[in-house]
Amino acid sequence: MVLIDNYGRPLLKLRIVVNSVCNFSCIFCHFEGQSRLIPELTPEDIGFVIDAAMRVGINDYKITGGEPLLRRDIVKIIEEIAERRPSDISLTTNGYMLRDLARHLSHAGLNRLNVSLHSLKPDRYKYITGVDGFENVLNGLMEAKNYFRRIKLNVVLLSGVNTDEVDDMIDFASKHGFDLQFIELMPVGDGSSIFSKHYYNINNIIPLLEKRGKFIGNRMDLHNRPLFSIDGIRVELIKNYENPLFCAGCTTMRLTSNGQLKTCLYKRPVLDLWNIIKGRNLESLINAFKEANSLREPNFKGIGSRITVKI
Ligand SMILES: Nc1nc2c(ncn2[C@@H]2O[C@H](COP(=O)(O)OP(=O)(O)OP(=O)(O)O)[C@@H](O)[C@H]2O)c(=O)[nH]1
Ligand SMILES: C[S@@+](CC[C@H](N)C(=O)[O-])C[C@H]1O[C@@H](n2cnc3c(N)ncnc32)[C@H](O)[C@@H]1O
Ligand code: SF4
Ligand code: SF4
Repeated sequence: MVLIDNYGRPLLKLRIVVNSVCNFSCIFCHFEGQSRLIPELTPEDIGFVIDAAMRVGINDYKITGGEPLLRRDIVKIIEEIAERRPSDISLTTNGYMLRDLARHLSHAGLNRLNVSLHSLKPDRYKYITGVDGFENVLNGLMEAKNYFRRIKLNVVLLSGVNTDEVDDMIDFASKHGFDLQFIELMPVGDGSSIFSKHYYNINNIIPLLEKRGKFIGNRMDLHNRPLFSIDGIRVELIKNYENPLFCAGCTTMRLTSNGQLKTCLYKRPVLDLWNIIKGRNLESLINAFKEANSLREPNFKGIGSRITVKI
């Protein structure tokens, strides 16, 4: 069983926001569109959510935050999800604490990692993240390579800050066998206040990507993201702003750290599941997923927004 929304989009994935705190203060942080300093579900609560989510066909789980590695029980959270044997469990991190945790995350059943690395220049890195942490993250990445076959680097491109590093980023990622994604700045959270100053249309880098490698198609399981093959790695474009094609391929929903379902990064939560989760009411939780799915709607709409996405 897979839930399909009113726009023909299947619900395949869940982004689980496990906390609302962070050790960084990136100039653009959208904090997954949730409030800060809110209560957190326990690992067992999250396991219970997976029981219901699996029953409605969600098989792919992304752990994010805040900074998920700040949770002392992050390994237990992964174990709880892995126990249910979904097809994929991944985690997105700023990488600062990765060196000590990589081995434990892998042993707990995490399949792959996305690590944010917005610049290869330590000074710029500090300007963007507010932390002098470049070397730490690099060490974390090198350690993680020993345990994860699939690591993807996240780079938010910011006009006037790091757009001249696209070539260097590809070289760095290729040298280490990391995949890479270039992300367009979103006007959400702190991203709104710097949007007019730092927004950069990510389509601008397509000629460079085509020159260095080749376009290999769109990612049908998520946002129709364009994919390029360059120097042995996969480079992905996250062109999220004012892009109806991106939203037409949206196959995901967010669970906030305090147990609310958000159907879209830009919208307020549609359902509060806290009591249902704490009461371990499986049927109600399954019904809540179905109801939330019926409320899903593309944020950026175009002529093709009601076309069924092929999976
Ligand atoms: N607008 C929008 N942005 C998203 C959505 N999902 C992820 N993103 C953004 O995409 C960027 C990369 O997110 P990640 O957490 O690394 O995960 P991902 O690339 O979506 O997922 P995988 O490819 O499965 O690893 C971040 O800037 C996210 O905010 C979405 O549904 N809508
Ligand atoms: C909110 S962070 C949470 C995980 C972790 N703290 C990290 O930074 O990787 C998830 C991803 O969203 C990206 N991100 C945050 N704010 C953004 C914005 N306004 N526009 C685009 N991407 C953003 C981050 O760079 C990161 O790759
Ligand atoms: S983007 Fe990630 S690392 Fe940066 S402030 Fe937000 S949650 Fe923290
Ligand atoms: S519908 Fe919302 S959550 Fe989905 S891709 Fe569009 S902006 Fe992102």
